[in-house]
Amino acid sequence: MTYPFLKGHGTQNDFVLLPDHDGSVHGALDPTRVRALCDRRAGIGGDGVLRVIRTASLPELAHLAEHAEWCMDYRNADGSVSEMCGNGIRVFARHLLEEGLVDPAAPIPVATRDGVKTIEVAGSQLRVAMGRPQVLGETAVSVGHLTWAARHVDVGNPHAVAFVDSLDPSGPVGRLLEPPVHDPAVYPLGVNVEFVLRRGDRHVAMRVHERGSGETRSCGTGACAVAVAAAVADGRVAGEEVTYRVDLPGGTLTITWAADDEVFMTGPAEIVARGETAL
Ligand SMILES: N[C@@H](CCC[C@H](N)C(=O)O)C(=O)O
Repeated sequence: MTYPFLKGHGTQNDFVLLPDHDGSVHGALDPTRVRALCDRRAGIGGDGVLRVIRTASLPELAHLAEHAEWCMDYRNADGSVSEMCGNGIRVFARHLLEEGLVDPAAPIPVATRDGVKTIEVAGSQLRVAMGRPQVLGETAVSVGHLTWAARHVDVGNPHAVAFVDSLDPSGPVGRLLEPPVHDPAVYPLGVNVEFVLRRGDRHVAMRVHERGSGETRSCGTGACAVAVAAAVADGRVAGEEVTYRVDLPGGTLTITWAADDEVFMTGPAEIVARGETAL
């Protein structure tokens, strides 16, 4: 038995897409199968899986069906579920656009475990209304014997944002082969950890270790958390609109924290392959 798949990426955060419009192909989407698909040697390879399913067909999110026809059922490479994926939702929307499943001239609502997000075409890029962030307390993250202060930011999924002096893999942050150590009382379900370097006025660079996927070349929700943490550190006042350029190893994302507190993420998304898989 084989199943259709596509492969896509947003700033090199890459995903296997599984069209399963009525939910009859992949059932509950077993974590073992997700791991097999994401395996970079024995599988297709990816940082995660995006199941493309009608919202009404996914029982846990069916209550959102009146607001969004399509649902991004997202899984990390280790098979775990996350609330949201910022790069993934742009790739998901690109797929809907390329397949003619949505109107390119209208905002595209997509259901996620963090509610409905709306995507708009912005030239060659896609702009996503990501919701309002929660800026929580100070915490700490460690790599080896080094510890950094970190800001807890929730953008639907959890983030710890640490400002550092160097992102060089041969420097203190290292190669991030293991998850940075965090406080489990703050993040009982794990955390995505961003290391951030200032590059200029409202311009930062970052590396990320993602919960469930390891170090990736980009993280959209991470870029939003980083821009929010940088804006707070830069003294943003309520009602002020600020825009940050966030450079990641796989590309650049533009993050705007609007006057009404909504965060918007703009960036590219591409579908690069399609085929059939027996995995
Ligand atoms: N790469 C994603 C985030 C994916 C989910 C994350 N690993 C988590 O477990 O919360 C993005 O682009 O936002």
